[in-house]
Parts: sequence; structure tokens; C-alpha cells
Amino acid sequence: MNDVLLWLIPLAVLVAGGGTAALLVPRSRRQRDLPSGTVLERPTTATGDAAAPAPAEAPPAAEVPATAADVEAVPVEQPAPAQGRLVRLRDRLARSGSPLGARLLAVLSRDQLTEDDWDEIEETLLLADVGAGPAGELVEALRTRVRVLGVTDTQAVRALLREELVRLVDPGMDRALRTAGDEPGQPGVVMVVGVNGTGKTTTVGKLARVLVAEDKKVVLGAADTFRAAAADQLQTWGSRVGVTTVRADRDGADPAAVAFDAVRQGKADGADVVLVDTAGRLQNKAGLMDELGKITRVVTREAPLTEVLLVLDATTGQNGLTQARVFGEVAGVTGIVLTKLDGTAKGGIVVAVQRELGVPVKLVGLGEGPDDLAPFDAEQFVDGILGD
Ligand SMILES: Nc1nc2c(ncn2[C@@H]2O[C@H](COP(=O)(O)OP(=O)(O)OP(=O)(O)O)[C@@H](O)[C@H]2O)c(=O)[nH]1
Repeated sequence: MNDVLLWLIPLAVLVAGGGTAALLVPRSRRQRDLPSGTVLERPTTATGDAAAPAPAEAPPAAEVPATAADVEAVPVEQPAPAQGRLVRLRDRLARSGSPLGARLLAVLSRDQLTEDDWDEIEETLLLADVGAGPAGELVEALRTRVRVLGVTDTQAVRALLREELVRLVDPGMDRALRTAGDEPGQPGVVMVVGVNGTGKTTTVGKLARVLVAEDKKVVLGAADTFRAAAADQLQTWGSRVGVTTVRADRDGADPAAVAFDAVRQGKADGADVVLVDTAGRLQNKAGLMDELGKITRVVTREAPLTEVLLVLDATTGQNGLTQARVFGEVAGVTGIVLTKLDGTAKGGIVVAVQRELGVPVKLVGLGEGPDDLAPFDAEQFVDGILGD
């Protein structure tokens, strides 16, 4: 009876897995034959808790037997290039209520600007989440220039407002995405952090498309193991552009283990960039610090993080700033992605968050479409909010 069982158990496992021999092949061998858009699952041992052993101490990915590899047969798309996308902002903002620029220009086009008018401008800036400091600075600078230059003509006032807004958004900041590895043969590693629902997974998917459009080889790491659907969501984004997704084989697995595997996979594949999606629940600062700290430490053993992008929802105003503060302290943020800019008339958050963290907005989300992610540019952004 025992002998029969010994034969039946592996047989049942093979049948349940579709009978494929790939189930028993170590990842390193299997991967050479993988089609693009592949999903790699890794059985993870540790849990997300900080006390768990670092996954780098677990068996390296190449020696771990792979489990199911459900490759979705989706047609591979050719994503659109990212340049020039920010011009869409104007249309999107026009549809999102009364944009900041229109409200400012309505006041500035009044005949004689009174004290009340300047107060109204400051209030408008505050309502658009620019923040008290920058709003005061802009009003002072604009007021002085209007007075000194004796400008009354609406077009000239508009030009001054544009200059002052561009200055506030700071065109001098380095907004280049660091997606190249530090050494030859090493991928760039971009970790994406932020609270639930801000658009992290969507941003990773859209960013993968941007990079694929630039002919870069990308690997995705689904280290958001907290939300059940996040890995599926990411995998779908990856499959659409022929990009491999490394994910855990169960929910709640150790995110650091998945991130580590993704980077190792990226190296093995000769990828240019590995994008790591995280859960980053804001349960408490210590927990967040443990989770992101552990991912960073573990990933760095394979390749250093070249970019840590904080995803913020532009519609959340002051709340977003509080999140930015916490993530800025725990995650070593190097760039900001402001999503849902299409759904708010409050573009001022760009200024406030850059001031808060001292790091630039590098990308903006302009909608739910796959190519609705644009590289940020101070002048184009201001033109977008000022409208025609
Ligand atoms: N309008 C608009 N919607 C967006 C944008 N970016 C993301 N979204 C939407 O925001 C919602 C949440 O996005 P996700 O990518 O799932 O957010 P997440 O941060 O990964 O969420 P968790 O996995 O729960 O942490 C989705 O419905 C997205 O389509 C954007 O730029 N504009």
C-alpha cells in the first residue's frame, strides 16, 4: 500500500500541474526557453514580518524548483513613445473642473488689482495645494513685478504669471529616471513605493511600457504580496508588452524574497531594468520601515537600487503630503510620480511635494489608459495648467 502511495502522489502532482515537465526544472534552465511575457512563480519561505530571515539566505532562485508558469497568450503590443505626452494634460485638466491657471488669470485680468485681488490669488493657490510658503512667494514676486514694470496688459500679466509658476515648479531639478545599472551586466533597479490605491501597480505597468518603447529589456517584480490581485494585475501589464513578471506562489509571501528573485532574474536575463512593485501599507512607520528596509537590503545584495519612486495620488492633497513625509523618511525616495493629475484641478501639489521632500516629480499619471504616464517637465506642466 505504501509503495502504491509513493507512486500516486508525484503522479497526482504532475497531473494537477498539467503534466508538464517544466514543473520540475530549475528556473535557471527553464528560463532560457521562456517566451516573453512569462510569469515566474517562486515558493517563498519567509513571511513579510521583519523578524523573518532575509531571503538572500534562503536557497538562491536558480536552485528553487519552479511551480506553475501560466503564460497568458496575449498579443504583444508596441507601446507609444513617452515624449510629448504631457501636452495631453491641458485637455485632461480642462475636463476636471476649473483649472488653477484659469482661476488665476480670471483675477489677474481685472483692471486695477487691489489688495483683495492679491489675497484672492493667494487663496486660489492655497486651494490648489501649492502650500503656504510657495503661494506667498509667488504672490510677492508677481506683485512686485507687476508694480515695478507697470504691467496692465492681460497677456503681459499672463507671461509674468507663467514665469513665476515655472520658477516655483523649478525647471532646474534633475528629472531624469535612473534606469541604468551602475556596472556593466547589472540592471537598473527601480523600486516603486506608496500607499494602497495611489496607482503603484498601474504606474509600474505603464513605466514598463515606456521602457519597452525605448527598446529596453524589462523584468517586473510583483513584491506587492499583500493584495491578492496585485500580482495578477502586474502580470497582465507585463504580458501585454512581452515582459517577464516574477511573483510569489502565494499571497502574503515575503516581498523581499520576490524583489530579490526579480533582480536575480533580471541579471540572468540580461535585463536593462527591473521594476519592483511593493505593497507599502502605511500601517505604521516602523512596519513600513522594516518592510521597505528589508527589500532594499536584500535587493542590494544583487544590484543597488538606482531609483526609488514614490507614487502619490494628486487628488489627496494634504493627505498625500503626510504620506510623502513618512515615505521620504523611511524609503530614501529619489523621485515622485504624481498620479491622477487628470482628475484634479489642484496641480499645485507638484510644488508642495517637491518642497516637502526636496526631490523632483519625475513622472505624472494622466489617466487610466496604458500610455497615460508622462515624463514631467516644468514648462509644459505650467502651460498645461494655464491652458490657452
Ligand atoms: N484617472 C487616473 N486613474 C489612475 C491613474 N493611475 C492609476 N489610476 C487608477 O487608480 C486605481 C488604483 O491603481 P493601482 O495601480 O491598483 O494602485 P496601487 O497603489 O497599486 O494599489 P494597491 O495594490 O492596493 O497598493 C486604478 O483604478 C487605476 O486605474 C491616473 O493617472 N489617472
